[in-house]
Amino acid sequence: MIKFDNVGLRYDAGREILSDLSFEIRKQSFQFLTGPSGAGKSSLLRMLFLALKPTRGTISVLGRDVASLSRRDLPSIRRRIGIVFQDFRLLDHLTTYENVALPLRVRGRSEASYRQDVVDLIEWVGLGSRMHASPVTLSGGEKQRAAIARALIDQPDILLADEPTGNVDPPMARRLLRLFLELNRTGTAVVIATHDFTLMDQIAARRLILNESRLEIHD
Ligand SMILES: Nc1ncnc2c1ncn2[C@@H]1O[C@H](COP(=O)(O)OP(=O)(O)OP(=O)(O)O)[C@@H](O)[C@H]1O
Repeated sequence: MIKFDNVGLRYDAGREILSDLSFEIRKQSFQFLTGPSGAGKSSLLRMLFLALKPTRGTISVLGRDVASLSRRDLPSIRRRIGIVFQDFRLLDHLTTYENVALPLRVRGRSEASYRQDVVDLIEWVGLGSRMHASPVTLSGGEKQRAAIARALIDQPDILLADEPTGNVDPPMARRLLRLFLELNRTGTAVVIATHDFTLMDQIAARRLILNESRLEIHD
């Protein structure tokens, strides 16, 4: 679904922080992306989300070389990719419901066409009682789940999550992992960037390990 061939990345005139990355995120696959702090996990996620271009090599998404895409092509491809940022990026002046519905509203869908889907998804992530709360009143784990619901509302083919358990306690981290696994069972490819070995050790999943600018893959 997303394929990297000999991808390298440097910021400005600095050294190459990622070198010779060749791998594929396959349809319906589940993987962790890990490595020490500063190894380039967030940068790699940004390239997967088409928010950052590689300085060399090729990235293709759904069979199309990203370098050949025009700015007009980007929104329709990005819509197939859900992302949960490390700092959530919820809008504080909107409620949980409005935050989750936002990607659909921005697309011009009428509220009547999506209201029930938004309510169902918020209930699925366990936030039914916080539906009309402002994000400022949510706990870290609740914000995390609201951000996950927003990433999922447009039914992406792939979900990217940056440190999704960074702000929650171990029981909530296990709950979130179950949520990602269930999502994966329903057909979404999942990439979770994490330092959290306790989390990774809970399941036998593929690991993409970044270290000193290189990628090692443990299938
Ligand atoms: N916009 C930027 N401009 C210049 N350098 C950057 C930029 N973003 C990241 N870097 C550098 O690239 C390297 C990789 O950063 P990145 O945030 O991708 O790593 P990470 O593995 O996600 O780290 P962490 O686990 O601490 O979040 C670091 O050395 C960082 O300082």
